[in-house]
Amino acid sequence: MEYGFTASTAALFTTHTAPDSQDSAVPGRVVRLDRNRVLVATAADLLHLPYPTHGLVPATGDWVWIGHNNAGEPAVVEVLPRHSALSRKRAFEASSEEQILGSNIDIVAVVVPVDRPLTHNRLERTLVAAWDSGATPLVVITKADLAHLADEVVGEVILQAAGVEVVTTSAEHGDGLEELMQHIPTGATLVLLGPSGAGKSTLINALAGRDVQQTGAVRAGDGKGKHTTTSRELVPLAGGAVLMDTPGVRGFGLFDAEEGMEEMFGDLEELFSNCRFTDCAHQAEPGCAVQEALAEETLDPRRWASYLKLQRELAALARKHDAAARRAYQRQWHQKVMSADRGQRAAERYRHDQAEERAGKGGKRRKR
Ligand SMILES: Nc1nc2c(ncn2[C@@H]2O[C@H](COP(=O)(O)OP(=O)(O)OP(=O)(O)O)[C@@H](O)[C@H]2O)c(=O)[nH]1
Ligand SMILES: [Zn+2]
Repeated sequence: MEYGFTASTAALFTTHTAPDSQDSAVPGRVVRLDRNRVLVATAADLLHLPYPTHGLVPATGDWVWIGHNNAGEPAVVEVLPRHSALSRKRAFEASSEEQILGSNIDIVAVVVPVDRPLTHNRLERTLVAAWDSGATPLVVITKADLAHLADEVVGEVILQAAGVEVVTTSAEHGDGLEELMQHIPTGATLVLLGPSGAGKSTLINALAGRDVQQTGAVRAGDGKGKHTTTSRELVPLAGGAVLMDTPGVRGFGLFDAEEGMEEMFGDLEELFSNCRFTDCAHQAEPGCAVQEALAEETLDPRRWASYLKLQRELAALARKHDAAARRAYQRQWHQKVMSADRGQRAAERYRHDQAEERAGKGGKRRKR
């Protein structure tokens, strides 16, 4: 199957067998949701099938068993557990409603164009959402051919990306595309997140080697439920990767979020290591480094409140998932902390290099 059916997917179908009554069921992957039907890719076909009558509601990217419903029609009979999910519910939103925009995503590529200023912390917030989905984030800088802008933006992005890999591309010149693909394992599912006009469609077309997305054009009437019958939201790329491009993911509200996480919290985790007790709850324990930092005003109380809020959100989300998902969250959290740490070092290196450049070969700096 073209749609990211890897060895681990095969293993998933082996572990989660089809319902007993469905002895001729076949695996498939949801490539689009419509109002009444689900478009599912199988090894041989694209099928419009009725929704399952119980269990998880399908999302684009889901692996499913296709069998027969009570009326004897082919139908999705079961949605398999997801290893990741990008949801609209954000960590700092009051509402608890969670809408799955896409599932089983391996790489969330956060697209940053060089032709506009980086809004403060936007990248960090988006990266946190990417980690929280259970996927691995990757930062993709676009339009690097606009060289008079590129250098500063790349530096700024590396600072903000906190250790996440950064790939610089120009779809216009075909630069960086191979490097980008090297970050996408065979059979991996990839989404691009980024503001309108960031160059996502142009990049997608360049990666797919054909016009799979209309670029630059206003997508007239691309509102709810208005799809042509051939459009898919999972697009197989050369090399076995799969690109997810759903309107929901495109419109991912993160970039407009006024409120959001201010920063990642690697420095807080570091603070915890100074608490007297390893299991310190940072409330009223003696020798608590957090309480000390708050008293000395070296830690912003708002920042601490934000951290606690994120922890509550993560805990609530984890309760909703099974044990595997909870382990995944913990792993992601750990990675987040580790990468914040690495990012810190990368940032220091960057500042150092910049300082050297200014001191040493200042005259050679590009002027345009
Ligand atoms: N110079 C330059 N321009 C680019 C590059 N990639 C995209 N653009 C231009 O940027 C504009 C926006 O590109 P799109 O690919 O439509 O952006 P998008 O992210 O898909 O935007 P939405 O569809 O609104 O989400 C277009 O005018 C592109 O021609 C690039 O590598 N270099
Ligand atoms: Zn403490």
